[in-house]
Amino acid sequence: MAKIHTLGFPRIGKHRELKRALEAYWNQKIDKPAFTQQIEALEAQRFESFSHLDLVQVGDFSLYDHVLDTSFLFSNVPQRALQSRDSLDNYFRVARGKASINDCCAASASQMTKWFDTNYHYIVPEFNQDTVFSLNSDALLGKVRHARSQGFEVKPVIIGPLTYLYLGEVSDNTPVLDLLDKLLNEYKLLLNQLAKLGVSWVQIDEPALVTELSPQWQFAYKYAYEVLKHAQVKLLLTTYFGDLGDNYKLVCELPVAGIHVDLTRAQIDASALADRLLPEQVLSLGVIDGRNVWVSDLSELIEKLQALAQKKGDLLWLAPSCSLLHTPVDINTETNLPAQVKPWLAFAQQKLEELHTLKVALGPNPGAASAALLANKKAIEYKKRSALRSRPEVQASINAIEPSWYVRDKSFTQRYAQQADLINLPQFPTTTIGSFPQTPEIRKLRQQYKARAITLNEYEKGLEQHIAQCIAQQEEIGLDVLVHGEAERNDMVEYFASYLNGMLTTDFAWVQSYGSRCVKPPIIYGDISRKTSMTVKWIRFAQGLTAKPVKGMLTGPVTILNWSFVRDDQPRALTAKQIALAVREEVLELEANGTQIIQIDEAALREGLPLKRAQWTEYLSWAIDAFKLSAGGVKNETQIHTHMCYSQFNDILPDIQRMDADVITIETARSQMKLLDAFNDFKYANSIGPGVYDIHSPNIPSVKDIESLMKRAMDQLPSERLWVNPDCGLKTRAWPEVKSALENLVEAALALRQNQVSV
Ligand SMILES: Nc1nc2c(c(=O)[nH]1)N[C@@H](CNc1ccc(C(=O)N[C@@H](CCC(=O)N[C@@H](CCC(=O)N[C@@H](CCC(=O)O)C(=O)O)C(=O)O)C(=O)O)cc1)CN2
Ligand code: MET
Ligand SMILES: [Zn+2]
Repeated sequence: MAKIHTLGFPRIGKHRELKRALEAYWNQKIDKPAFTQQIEALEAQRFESFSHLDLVQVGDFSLYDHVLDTSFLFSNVPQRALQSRDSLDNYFRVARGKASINDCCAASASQMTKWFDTNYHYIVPEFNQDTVFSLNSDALLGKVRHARSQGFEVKPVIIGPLTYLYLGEVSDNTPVLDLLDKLLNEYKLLLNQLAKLGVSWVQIDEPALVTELSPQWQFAYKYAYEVLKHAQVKLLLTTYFGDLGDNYKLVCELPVAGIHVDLTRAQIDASALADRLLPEQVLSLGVIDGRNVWVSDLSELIEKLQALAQKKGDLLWLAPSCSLLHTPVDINTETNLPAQVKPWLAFAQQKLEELHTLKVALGPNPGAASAALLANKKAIEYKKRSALRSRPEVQASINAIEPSWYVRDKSFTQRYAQQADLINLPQFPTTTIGSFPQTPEIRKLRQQYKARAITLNEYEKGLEQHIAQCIAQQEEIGLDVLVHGEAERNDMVEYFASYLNGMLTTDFAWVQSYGSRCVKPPIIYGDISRKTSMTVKWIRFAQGLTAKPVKGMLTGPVTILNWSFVRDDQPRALTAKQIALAVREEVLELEANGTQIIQIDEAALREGLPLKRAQWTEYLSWAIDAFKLSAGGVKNETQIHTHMCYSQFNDILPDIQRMDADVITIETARSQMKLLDAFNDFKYANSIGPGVYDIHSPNIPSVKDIESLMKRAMDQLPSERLWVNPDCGLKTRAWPEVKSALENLVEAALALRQNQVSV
């Protein structure tokens, strides 16, 4: 009989217990024993969800990030963070950095970047030629022992050695694969320790196998798994997020006891794959979509899997396509979803239930699954037939799009001159990326409104006060282009979703984005159009308070798409176009209301790139078009900004150029402006605001830091096309630090203007 398991489960808890425990601990509201106790309770809650699983994963839970855990597992921790004897303290220091206290003990955080093509961020391992690895497995072994003592068949989960190396960054010129042998020694030790504890299966995650690998990397895979095959445990090698592509043959031939493939994203013929494997090898099929929230068509799956289940027996394992980290925890926490749509949805808990139904239906007593199957059939039928998905007027407006809508009237150079005449800005204009601190007061105000403790009018008056304070602060700091601060937004995507037909927002469907930070990705279920204007009244209000220009602030179509759960019945390109039209309407309404500068954030454009380069052109073609469609309608005098963070753009600069934003603000502080070399080499023609303030860290950049970063920027790009701004929005920071940092930023810009830079 087929076995069921999952590659991972959300860590945050049904009620974001992880967030609450972490933030209380960081803010010294609770001490370490209380923190540990809360975490133990959360882990116990998670285990309750695993009662039907044949193998229960251990090691997928993490206090911050599983890649960072792996770095600690092998003691690959940056020296600068090893300041405390308390390893938890050091752990959070790598993750978050630490501000200096009386000029002592500051440590910059490690870089954080996107986990493959998801909105989850991991802490980038740091390597150099002197990197040594040393196994430190106490924490993992403790968890394994604990789970085993509760009677579970435990399957430890670790990141594979090659994916770990693949995810890191080397600070010197050492080829990262030179570190492989050293690392493999520690993996061998670890696997043998696990074997000694009585573990029989270890899940070893190698999602790098769905990317295009050079022959050298392919060879490294063969080599590594030849070395690891001598361990006394069975390895389940997991791949996910896509097709194996050219690595298919390689994977089939690796000497492991089982492999897992993602059947929701890959066109893999499961029975052909089963035939390729040795009869005794386990085939784990990722049949339930771990990246989306729709119910699975279980009857269809049963039909597909029946023969294979017969043939492989308990060597067929069924699982979600990837870890369920990327889905919300439990649909039952939602109480306000429309009754028509709720039955279409399955969150992590429901996905495990779907697996159980599959297992029973494929087993000796399929009748026991018939009630669950019937309910599933109904939901699928209902979703297919529903009229909710279609809006003929949206389809008509898509058909009415003209090619000229995508392009600005004049070239950048001409627009630059026209905008300079109208918007009077100094050299090195200073600005911010949009959000200012989302203070407890703002959150409380919104919570009161949601709980109907205050009226809409009271809520909006409250927001106006926050916006007015934000404008006053910026004037005091002396910034040139102001923002309203985004107080009215719970999230830059969710807020817009609530003004769009065809999209649903939820109350509690949280998904971890990084550390304690979570998002509630909206759910796109139908054709999209703008219900009403979305931001105009706030921008008008803010502009009414100041003589300085206030930027309009919108989230772009590609980012709204990539940070939502998408409908599965039409291409993403078409959905993006629908969103682009809605954003375009808002852009034009802002312009008509006198807004001279409009920023359209495309923070998630880079993240949406397919993991295989061969598919990039197609994606970039429609994604950039969607941005251009949203922005292309304005007059030459209107300045369009865009913003992107966490992005390696080196490979896509022609596409960034094609966006033709007048100004692009990017994240460059943590990487010391490295990215600008590429902009220079490419001869990027428009204006750039390279981030000079790493907003993910509590560290406050000094005037000197900022000046020296800007100096580097000036080495690469002409001063007249440079702006001075932070890396990203300031919503996660607190006012005192934001104020100091921005004061320094303005002072640095003044010095640059007066040519008084000393560095
Ligand atoms: N969608 C998305 N993806 C993104 C980003 C982004 O901004 N949005 N930024 C990048 C980094 N990721 C981030 C993701 C989340 C947050 C973030 O700040 N999240 C907040 C939640 C934001 C939110 O929805 N806030 C709600 C408040 C919800 C809440 O917690 N309410 C409290 C009650 C209010 C209180 O007392 O605080 C509760 O339910 O208990 C609001 O403002 O209304 C958090 O985890 O704390 C920041 C960066 C990349 N990906
Ligand atoms: N305008 C947004 C902000 O400042 C952009 C954030 S990109 C993740 O928060
Ligand atoms: Zn950003």
